[in-house]
Amino acid sequence: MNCIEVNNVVKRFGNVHALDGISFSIPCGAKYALIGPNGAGKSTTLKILSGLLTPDLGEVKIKGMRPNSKEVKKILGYLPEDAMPYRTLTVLENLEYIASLRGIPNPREKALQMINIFGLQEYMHTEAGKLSRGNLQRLSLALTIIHDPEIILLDEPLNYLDIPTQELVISILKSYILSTLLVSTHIMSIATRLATHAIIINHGKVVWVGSIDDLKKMGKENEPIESIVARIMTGGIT
Ligand SMILES: Nc1ncnc2c1ncn2[C@@H]1O[C@H](COP(=O)(O)OP(=O)(O)OP(=O)(O)O)[C@@H](O)[C@H]1O
Repeated sequence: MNCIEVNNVVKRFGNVHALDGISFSIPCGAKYALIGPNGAGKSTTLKILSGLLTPDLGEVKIKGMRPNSKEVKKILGYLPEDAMPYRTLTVLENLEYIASLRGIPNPREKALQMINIFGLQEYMHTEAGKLSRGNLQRLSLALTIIHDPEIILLDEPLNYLDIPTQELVISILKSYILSTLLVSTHIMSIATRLATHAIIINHGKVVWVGSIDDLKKMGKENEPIESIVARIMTGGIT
């Protein structure tokens, strides 16, 4: 069964064709990277999948349901590119508040658990608005997955994180074995660590879909994966 279905989606902003008839599907439990250069349409795709934007044309289904339905909101976790938790609430208050809204049985306990997992103990009583960009990203990630979502959509999740924190976040995300993951990035090492499959988009269109192993096989001898992807994006491989 596919947990994510995108069929011929078009999204325009004025004269800009952000998405120009994009289609792909992701089986439940699969881990996919959404790869593309700046302005390719990655964030727009994730916003549509999370129900934040509606397509001008085409159809999007999450487990067969509309993205902005109540049922989908319960099972979906979405990290926007520049996520902003409640600035005047502390780290603990943000997590506890979202845990309560999500109907998690013991919100304080869950909030403390997420603080431990993401190494935020030192900042638990700091207001979100006063956190460094990296710690804000840790909090945003914790808020995204606090309800153990079945479908996880992440827009550039490792932005702003130092190397040890990137490793921590990768290991946390890898523990969500059963969840369906779609992670947008233009950094191939992140894609290869978090995903088994890639959807490459450019100018709002899918230009390649397949397994990352197959992507690597398309390279010439010792060719870095970045170079293979660059050739696909510029039309050198189809
Ligand atoms: N709210 C908006 N108003 C106008 N144009 C927009 C808006 N959002 C996105 N766009 C345009 O749509 C296109 C796709 O943008 P999008 O943010 O989806 O790309 P992206 O692949 O996520 O890029 P990046 O890697 O730079 O974050 C771009 O040309 C962008 O300028």
